[in-house]
Amino acid sequence: MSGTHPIPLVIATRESRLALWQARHVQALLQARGHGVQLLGMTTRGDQILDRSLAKVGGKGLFIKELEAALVQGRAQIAVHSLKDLPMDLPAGLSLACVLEREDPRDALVSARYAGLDALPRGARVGTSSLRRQVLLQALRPDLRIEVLRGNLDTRLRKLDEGRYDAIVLAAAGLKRLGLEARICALFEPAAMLPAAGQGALGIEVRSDRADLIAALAPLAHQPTWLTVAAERAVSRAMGGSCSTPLAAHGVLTGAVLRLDAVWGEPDGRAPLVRAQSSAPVATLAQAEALGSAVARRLHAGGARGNGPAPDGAPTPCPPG
Ligand SMILES: NCc1[nH]cc(CCC(=O)O)c1CC(=O)O
Repeated sequence: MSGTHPIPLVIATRESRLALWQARHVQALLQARGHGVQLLGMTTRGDQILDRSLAKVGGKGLFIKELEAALVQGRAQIAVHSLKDLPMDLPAGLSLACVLEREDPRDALVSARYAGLDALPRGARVGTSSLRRQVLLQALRPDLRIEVLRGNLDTRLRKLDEGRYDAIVLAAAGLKRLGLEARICALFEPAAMLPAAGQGALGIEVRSDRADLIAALAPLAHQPTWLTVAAERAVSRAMGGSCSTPLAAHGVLTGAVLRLDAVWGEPDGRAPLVRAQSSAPVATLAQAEALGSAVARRLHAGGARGNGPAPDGAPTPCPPG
């Protein structure tokens, strides 16, 4: 096949509104470059498990295994992921081809009645299932009652609207992508609530043997985002990051210098939070990952007891939005 020939592509995607938005976003970027792109909608095991704690169900990549099988079998060539939900290590034969420009990485407070965290009355019920958000909220406002909130973005908003919570916390990125920005009452600055590694960034997964495809995707990459999230993900990897460990990692690239912050907490939220920070000039993914490892070492030195990388490199998957 000639090098100028456009590559016909299929994107495997989950069928939540956010997953479809993300797949269509990549579809449009590729179509603008002359590629024919179709979507293949799929239901994953994770989508079917709505009643049990995901940490208990466990299993590697509950929300992405079916998508990855479609890549391996050649039924699709591309899978688009929120990097926050993508395990640190991909299965053999699959690669992260590129990382797209980051949307707002901050967390957002959504409420029908209260303008922000400070406006919440004592003992207010706040919905989130993220252990990171739970321990960071509790550190800011020990009086709040944190309650479980699961489901995709629309489900979570519906549960708020039904009056089950005084407020809920969601990623600003998902709300903005779905045109729901007007529902944001307040944004948490990273200094107050440090975002999860990769929050707000999308990654494209492909088969490692498709060098032609990886070359075709290269123009979609946003290098500053890629360097930043590589450092954040290196912290998660070193701490054995999973949904059962409260961990935040957030980088800010200013010029060539990446400042990386991380927070680690005990799962039960009782011990004080451990914070670590470091900055370095970063020009390559290897340098970004080295900064991430250095910050993880500082977390350990500060008393964090990470598990280290899981033996099979498979952290418990976080429920995607
Ligand atoms: N774990 C859920 C999840 N995974 C990705 C997003 C959307 C934001 C993003 O792409 O980082 C969300 C929703 C949320 O956390 O509120």
